[in-house]
Amino acid sequence: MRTIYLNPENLAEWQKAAKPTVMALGFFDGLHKGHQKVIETAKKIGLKKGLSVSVMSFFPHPKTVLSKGKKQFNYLMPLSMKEKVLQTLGVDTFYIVEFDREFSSLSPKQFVHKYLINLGVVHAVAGFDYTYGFKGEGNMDRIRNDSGNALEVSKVAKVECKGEKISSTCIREKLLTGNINDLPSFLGRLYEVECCYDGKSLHLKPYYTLPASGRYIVTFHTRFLSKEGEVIVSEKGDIITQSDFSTFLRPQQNVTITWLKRSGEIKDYPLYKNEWKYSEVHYSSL
Ligand SMILES: Cc1cc2nc3c(=O)[nH]c(=O)nc-3n(C[C@H](O)[C@H](O)[C@H](O)COP(=O)(O)O)c2cc1C
Ligand SMILES: Nc1ncnc2c1ncn2[C@@H]1O[C@H](COP(=O)(O)OP(=O)(O)OP(=O)(O)O)[C@@H](O)[C@H]1O
Repeated sequence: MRTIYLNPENLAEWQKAAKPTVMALGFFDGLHKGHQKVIETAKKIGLKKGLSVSVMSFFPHPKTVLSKGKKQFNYLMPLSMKEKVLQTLGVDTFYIVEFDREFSSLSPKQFVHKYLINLGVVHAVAGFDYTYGFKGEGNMDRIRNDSGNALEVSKVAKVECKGEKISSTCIREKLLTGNINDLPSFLGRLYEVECCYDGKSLHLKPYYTLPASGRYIVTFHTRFLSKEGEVIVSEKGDIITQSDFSTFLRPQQNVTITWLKRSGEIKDYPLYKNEWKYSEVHYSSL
């Protein structure tokens, strides 16, 4: 998969290089089951039509730009992780458009012509609630018309879990209330974050969200090893383990944490033993 960072300066160059493609559209934070359905739909159409599959997303999130940085935004994953997951979904090209005020003021028609038709898009795929263009005025019922009938369009129906629309927003809410046991059925996988070990503690990398303060059973993954254990997320957002990492991690090493289940409240902290708690439970059923 190739990743292309698009901005007004390099757009013409990429337009010249463009080949016919099926494109999935949206921000796609977390790449949950709803997003996966959109991308799988694009993939199926690509296979049927013998065309490559692209995804177009933005960065930063429109809310942060349009609130002039006043709104705090809890990203579920950085672009590097989005890239990794999109690759596993079989996407050929990942376009990341720099979202700024100038881009946000493109009319729906301008966006469709400049960023879709002129980039080789012949078939656009998005969910039932996808919006685009100034003030988000474009939607799936007018996109074909906005393209002057140049685009084929597929609208993906709502994917739900337990009667609720699966959304990045509801996943953020579940994390922020510590309700991580529900996450796999919304994400289709365990939630993971990347950290760096400084020789003493673990530091969360940017553009991830930590679950609410509490105790959690997790798996730590380095490039070659995985280990189950328990962490405490403090009120301040520190990730506390009382484990001896000296044989497992070296300073400055990256570690990925996958969140398996909530195991208690912070007030249970004094009961925490000063040793690894290897779990006997098999978590693959989560
Ligand atoms: C060209 C363009 C202009 C946009 N302008 C605005 C805007 O003025 N205000 C806004 O809230 N969102 C704006 N958006 C964001 C969209 O409404 C929408 O959130 C984004 O395309 C991601 O879609 P999704 O949230 O369905 O994934 C714009 C999007 C595009 C592509
Ligand atoms: N549950 C869902 N079912 C079907 N399509 C979805 C679903 N959730 C998102 N999509 C589609 O996936 C693309 C990316 O959507 P978007 O990034 O807005 O996700 P979201 O989960 O709705 O995010 P947020 O909660 O921040 O609004 C869009 O085309 C959108 O319509």
